Order: sequence, then structure tokens, then C-alpha cells
Amino acid sequence: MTPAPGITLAGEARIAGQPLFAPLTLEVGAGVWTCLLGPSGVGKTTILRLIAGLETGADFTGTITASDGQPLAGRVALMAQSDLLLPWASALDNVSLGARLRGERRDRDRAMEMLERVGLEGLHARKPARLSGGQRQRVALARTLLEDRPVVLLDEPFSALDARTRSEMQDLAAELLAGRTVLLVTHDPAEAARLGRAIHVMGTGGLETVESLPPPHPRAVDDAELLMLQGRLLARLRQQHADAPGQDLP
Ligand SMILES: Nc1ncnc2c1ncn2[C@@H]1O[C@H](COP(=O)(O)OP(=O)(O)OP(=O)(O)O)[C@@H](O)[C@H]1O
Repeated sequence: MTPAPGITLAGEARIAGQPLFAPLTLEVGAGVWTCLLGPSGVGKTTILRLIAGLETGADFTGTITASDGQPLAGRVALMAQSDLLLPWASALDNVSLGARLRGERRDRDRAMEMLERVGLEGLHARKPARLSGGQRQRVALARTLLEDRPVVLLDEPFSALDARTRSEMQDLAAELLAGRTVLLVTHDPAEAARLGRAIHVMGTGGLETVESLPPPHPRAVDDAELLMLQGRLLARLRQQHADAPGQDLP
């Protein structure tokens, strides 16, 4: 695996001629977690898909570059908002899907170990229809963590989990993705405060970089600085909504 590069996305996007996001520059630091907060529909998922080189439905004008000057293709893992599990495949087969798609031999032991790490031991033979939403999300997380890419894009990866499991999966992801370049889209100010070496709030007017906590990350769930930052971030999001109430449309 090549060392994790930083990423710079600079540009603007339009959908059917209408602005989606104004010209902005997003710096994603090399080897650390960067968190992106913002109201629904502002273009956060679009940014992840642009960096992943996937179709978005938007017209993007600008550049996406890696700090080492190398192409990003083949170095990015994306965990999408919907779990995208194959309904006919077992949890184990879904976790190993990346290897199968690349025509590689899957490492069954590693896949089983990853399922165990996300708390799904004993459920490896189950198909998605027989898993809860939170269990399915953990299968998708295990698949992403197994991909072993230097750049990892996570779109609301913990949103379906109960509070305890969510904090445990945050710890696990932070442990397994240490040293990777991670861009996390989240609606949860506590999650951004806990994990983000850098935190950005996206609005229709562009991107605002907000205060983040110094290392270590992830912070303990009851860390006093974390709880204060969570409050400040929520207040910031409420203020953003008060300033531009039309932004948060479904
Ligand atoms: N394939 C597409 N074709 C046309 N419009 C799209 C497409 N995908 C997304 N959009 C629109 O682009 C806008 C931004 O979508 P995007 O998913 O990037 O927002 P988001 O900030 O991630 O929202 P959320 O927080 O709700 O996930 C939305 O208004 C959405 O309706």
C-alpha cells in the first residue's frame, strides 16, 4: 500500500444548471480523519463520490488532486450511505466482495475475523434480509475496513447503530484506519468532535473550517473538551439553519 496522500478538491458543482455548491476548496489531510458536517442535500455525498471517481449526477468544474501527485484511482475505498449489500450473498460473501470483484482469492480467515471485530460473530452465513439495519451497516463497515486502501471515504457509516455500538465502531474504525486518509461525512456533531483532526461545515455558500480538538483521537466518550465542542458544533449548525432556513430541504 502506498503512503496515504492528502487530497485537495477545489471547484464548484451544478445540477441541471443550478448551483449545488459554490466554489470551495476542501483540504483532506494526509493520514488523519477529516469530518464533513452540513445539512441534508448540500452536496456532501456528491463530494465523496467525486473523490471516489464515481458518477454523481452533478457537473463538477474544478480539480481533485492527491498530495503525492499520483492518481487516486485504485487507492480509494468508499462506504456509501446505503449498505449496498448483495441480497443473495451471505454476510461473509458480502464482506469479501472486493476481493471477488478483483478476481483475487479471498482471505476467509481475515474476513471472519473482521466480522467478529464488528460484533457479528456467528452471523457470517446470514443473508442481508435476516440482519437488522445496524447489523447490515456493520457488514458494510467490515467490507470497507477489509479493503486496505490508503484513502477511505465514509458516508454516515455509523448512523444506524445504537449509541454504545456506535462508539465501539468509531473506536474500531479509528484503530484499523490509523495512518489512512479518512474523510467522514456525518450528521452527528459528537462524532465529528470525537474523530476529526479537522472539521468542516458545508453550506450552500461554501465550506467553513471550524475548531477541532488536538490529538488524541478518538477522544473518550465523556471527555469534557469533546462534550463542549459537540455543543458548539450543534449551535453552529443551528445558526447556519437560522441564517439560511431553506437549505435543509429533503
Ligand atoms: N444522481 C443524481 N441526479 C440528480 N440529482 C442528484 C443526484 N444525486 C444527488 N442529487 C441531488 O444533489 C443534491 C446533493 O445531494 P447529496 O447526496 O450530495 O447531498 P448530501 O449533503 O450528502 O445530503 P444528505 O446529508 O441528505 O445525505 C440533492 O439535492 C440531491 O437531490
